[in-house]
Amino acid sequence: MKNLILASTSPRRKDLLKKLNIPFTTFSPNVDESVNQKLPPGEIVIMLSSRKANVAAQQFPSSTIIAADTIVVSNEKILGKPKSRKEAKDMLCELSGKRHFVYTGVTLVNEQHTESFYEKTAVDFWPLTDQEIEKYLDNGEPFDKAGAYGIQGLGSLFVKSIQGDYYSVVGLPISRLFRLFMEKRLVPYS
Ligand SMILES: Cc1cn([C@H]2C[C@H](O)[C@@H](COP(=O)(O)OP(=O)(O)OP(=O)(O)O)O2)c(=O)[nH]c1=O
Repeated sequence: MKNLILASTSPRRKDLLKKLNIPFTTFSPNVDESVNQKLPPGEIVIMLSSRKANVAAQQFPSSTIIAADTIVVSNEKILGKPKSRKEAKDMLCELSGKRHFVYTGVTLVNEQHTESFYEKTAVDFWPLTDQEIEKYLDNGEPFDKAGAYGIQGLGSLFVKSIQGDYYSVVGLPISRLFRLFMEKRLVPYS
């Protein structure tokens, strides 16, 4: 297997990729994440994960690169990472008491392959009180996460149910990625 690089600054993605038990290094992809918000969400996350992967591939052409992107979609509104406390509060109010969808796109690039896929997970939130939201904002957890919550952290207390891949919500659909690695014979399990 070629040298594997995770093109991501996300500590969660790093922890999840460790589950594959393959050595890898990380690279911080500096990409413009602006995108036409009218595109279907699956296309958006594939486009953004491809941008991240391609930046890394230009720098490390003989490596295998993995990159991902996660967005939250509620009532057709796309929620990325909040830029302020107000934006985070607006996002949590939007998600309160409703179902939303988390999309994570993944791109794998090396000299032989360019492969992308996305996972869509439905998440139902309990109705949230203003006090709960303010306390959560004080904790600081929302600010580096799409939709202003972390299902793996205190945000778990807001989640009534989920349908789909939990790890995709955290930022990397690891079982589907593992299957792609096997299909492309990038891991020695196949
Ligand atoms: C909904 C949700 C998102 N997230 C995270 C996953 C992603 O890291 C982040 C969405 O932002 P992304 O732009 O997908 O990723 P990132 O900026 O953290 O990292 P990089 O682009 O360098 O790979 O939100 C959680 O950790 N838990 C959650 O429950």
